[in-house]
Amino acid sequence: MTMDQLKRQAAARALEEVRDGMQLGLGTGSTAKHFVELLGERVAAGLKVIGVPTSEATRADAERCGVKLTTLDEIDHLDLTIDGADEIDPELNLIKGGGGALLREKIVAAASDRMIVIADDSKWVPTLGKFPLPIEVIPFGLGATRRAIEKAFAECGVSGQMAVRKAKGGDKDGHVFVTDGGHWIVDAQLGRITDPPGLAKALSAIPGVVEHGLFIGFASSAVLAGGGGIRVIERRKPKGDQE
Ligand SMILES: O=C[C@H](O)[C@H](O)[C@H](O)COP(=O)(O)O
Repeated sequence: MTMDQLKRQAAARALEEVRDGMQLGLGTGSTAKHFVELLGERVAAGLKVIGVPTSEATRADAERCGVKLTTLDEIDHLDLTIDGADEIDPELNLIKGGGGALLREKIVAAASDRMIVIADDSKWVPTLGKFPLPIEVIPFGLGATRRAIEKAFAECGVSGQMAVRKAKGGDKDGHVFVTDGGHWIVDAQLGRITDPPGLAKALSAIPGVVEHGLFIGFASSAVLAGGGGIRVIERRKPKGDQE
């Protein structure tokens, strides 16, 4: 089975949790895109749901698939968010933001009663950090922000190269990647993050950091699709112990 088929399987399993009338957070990325497409098929068959997209890309996909959309200004909570991840550890701490949507993804996840993470099982890791940690920053004063990030890394016992993300593809190739919120992303190659909650807290305290890709305490469960089938891992701690 290809990686893409595994992603679709995980998306299909998460779709079983969707009920008529739900207000849904719609994630971003190649796995979340499968979910939106499958949701669109259910909507065409009569399912009534409304979604809040976590990126302009997901907005376009949802519109194409006929999924009705709203905003967090128009509704006061979400029942369920389904989103992908770049890494998932056994505590269901996540690294997200490989596609640059971490800020809206975290706002939507925080507004949601439950979050199901969907992924192929290559995303399951014993310790976060092999995937470069995305940190969304304000371009103004970036030098100072980078120095503050380095200090936070040292205090949390990690270190590694940082690079401002470049756009890929089309005529934007080589230019700085700009998020949907108009910010930049610094990717940090940390290798091994031994204290994800501590690092999340330290990064959140830096003024030039808009958001970071550590999602601590957000995921209620993870649906992992692999060669041997689908595994559903439930979170042990209650939602609320999040950064
Ligand atoms: O910013 C992007 C998101 O956090 C994605 O959910 C994450 O990068 C996983 O994407 P994919 O499903 O394409 O691996």
